[in-house]
Amino acid sequence: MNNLKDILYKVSIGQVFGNTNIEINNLVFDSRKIEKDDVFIAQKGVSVDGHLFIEKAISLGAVAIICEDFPSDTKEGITYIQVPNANEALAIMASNFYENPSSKIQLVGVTGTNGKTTIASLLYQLFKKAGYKVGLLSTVKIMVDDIEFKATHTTPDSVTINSYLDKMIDAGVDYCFMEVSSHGIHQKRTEGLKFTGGIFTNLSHDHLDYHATFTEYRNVKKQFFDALPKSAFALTNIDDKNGNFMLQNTKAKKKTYALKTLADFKTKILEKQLSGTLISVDGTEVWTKLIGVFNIYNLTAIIATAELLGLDKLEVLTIVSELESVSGRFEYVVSNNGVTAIVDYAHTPDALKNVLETINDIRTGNEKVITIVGCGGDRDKTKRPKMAHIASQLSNQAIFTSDNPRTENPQTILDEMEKGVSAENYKKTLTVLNRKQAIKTACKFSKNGDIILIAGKGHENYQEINGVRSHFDDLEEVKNCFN
Ligand SMILES: CC(=O)N[C@H]1[C@@H](OP(=O)(O)OP(=O)(O)OC[C@H]2O[C@@H](n3ccc(=O)[nH]c3=O)[C@H](O)[C@@H]2O)O[C@H](CO)[C@@H](O)[C@@H]1O[C@H](C)C(=O)N[C@@H](C)C(=O)N[C@H](CCC(=O)O)C(=O)O
Ligand SMILES: Nc1ncnc2c1ncn2[C@@H]1O[C@H](COP(=O)(O)OP(=O)(O)OP(=O)(O)O)[C@@H](O)[C@H]1O
Ligand SMILES: N[C@H](CCC[C@H](N)C(=O)O)C(=O)O
Ligand SMILES: [Mg+2]
Repeated sequence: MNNLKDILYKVSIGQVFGNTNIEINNLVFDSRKIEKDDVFIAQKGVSVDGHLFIEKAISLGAVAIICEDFPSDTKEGITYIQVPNANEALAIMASNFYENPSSKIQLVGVTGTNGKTTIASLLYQLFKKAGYKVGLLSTVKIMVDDIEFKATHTTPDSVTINSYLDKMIDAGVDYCFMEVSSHGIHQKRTEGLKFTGGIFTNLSHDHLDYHATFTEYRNVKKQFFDALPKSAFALTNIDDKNGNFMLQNTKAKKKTYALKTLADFKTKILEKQLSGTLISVDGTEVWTKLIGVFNIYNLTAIIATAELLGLDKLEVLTIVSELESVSGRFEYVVSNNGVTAIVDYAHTPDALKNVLETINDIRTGNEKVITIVGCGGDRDKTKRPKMAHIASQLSNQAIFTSDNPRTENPQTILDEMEKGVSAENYKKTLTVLNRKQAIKTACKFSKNGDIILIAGKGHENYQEINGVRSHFDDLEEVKNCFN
């Protein structure tokens, strides 16, 4: 769709200057990327106000401006449209521009603090194995059926989302599974999308740098369910303290899953091993390669979703036993001398606690558990002491190191982590600023039977220091040490 007037359908509009009956080239919110005949959308960002770049956008060829505040001088021949919320306007325009691709596909969104990538990726795998064409928008990668694209965000901006959904329609995709982050909801990246279903995983401490309080973070997550249509399903983890709250005001069909509480979809754990877990679903026993109670929650959500989308229950359970774990989520290698190294994306206190409890659950008792962990720079600082406490409390040895210090001083991050270590655990901790050295140190300390957990970076293949990303891969590093 190229006519601006059509693209503005359903956008809440204030004042208009100029002609809206014009053909446009593209929707662009970054002045540096403007081309001839584009519409520039001025967003009030976290670090800068996009309204400052309106003139720049016009000089590069923008023919229309979407803004919250009119500039003091308007230019002849340019269309100015004032909107109450530019992020929301952008999202609705993006849907219109690509002819509402979300209404032509079965789109399911996954939200919650942890487990989004795992659930979305495993649903992608499951539906592929069931013979469908499938799409995926995740932290790790974007898939348009078999074609892979690089992901830059967990939930991309609304233009990017709709452009990929459009590609999926062209490729004949039936189902798309996407992660819905709290930043995404708050910045209206998913506004205007038509969801067939929504899944809530859990809520725990994260992103309190961005959201002022935990309550605000929780309310933002709830907005996703508030916006679901009546035709959709809203599936929630009822064992989570906030599971019920999320569905309080939704119009969608409410469905629940659980391991403990009475629920529409319930799974029981029968046996835990390092190679997998035996579960029982409505009396049917299923073996899965996934490890950890948290992953059985993820799996229960997946089984429930597949059923809610109409797949045959027996077929679903058969495929579940074939699902492979997601890259960087509890991925492990064993050295020639019997040391196990686990790479996991645990970057929140709750995730780290779950992974370490899982390891402690399956260990035999005599071996050492060594945890290597850091905390990201320019991110929630209050996570730092908590994660250090958990690592030192639940391991025999904790090595604190760098994890994407970004623009912060890496030593300062380590100092803030150390503040969370209690006096009795202090002797179990060590700080090694350089992540490569930290991994080497753990390998040197370990012997047959020991378990090394390398937490926080999972699938990431870079270390970001001072805005520069250099190649770094935890799994690659530990394999090198093992050889
Ligand atoms: C904190 C945050 O969410 N930032 C996002 C936000 O950027 P921002 O608000 O800082 O933008 P800004 O730099 O202030 O600029 C404001 C506006 O001016 C425009 N601009 C800016 C400069 C210029 O010369 N010309 C111009 O037009 C920008 O394009 C923007 O529209 O809007 C940008 C455009 O959509 C996003 O790329 C950017 O994501 C940054 C890179 C980011 O790191 N985001 C993370 C925190 C994030 O979103 N994470 C969540 C997952 C978290 C999780 O669950 O673990 C995610 O969904 O990925
Ligand atoms: N259901 C769960 N409950 C608690 N922790 C989990 C759960 N699923 C996964 N985890 C832990 O959280 C880590 C991240 O998992 P995953 O990537 O699936 O989460 P995410 O919600 O996509 O995270 P992000 O916000 O970074 O996109 C995993 O490596 C694991 O340690
Ligand atoms: N989506 C999360 C990922 C954190 C991963 C961790 N390795 C870090 O860099 O802090 C974020 O951007 O906050
Ligand atoms: Mg994710």
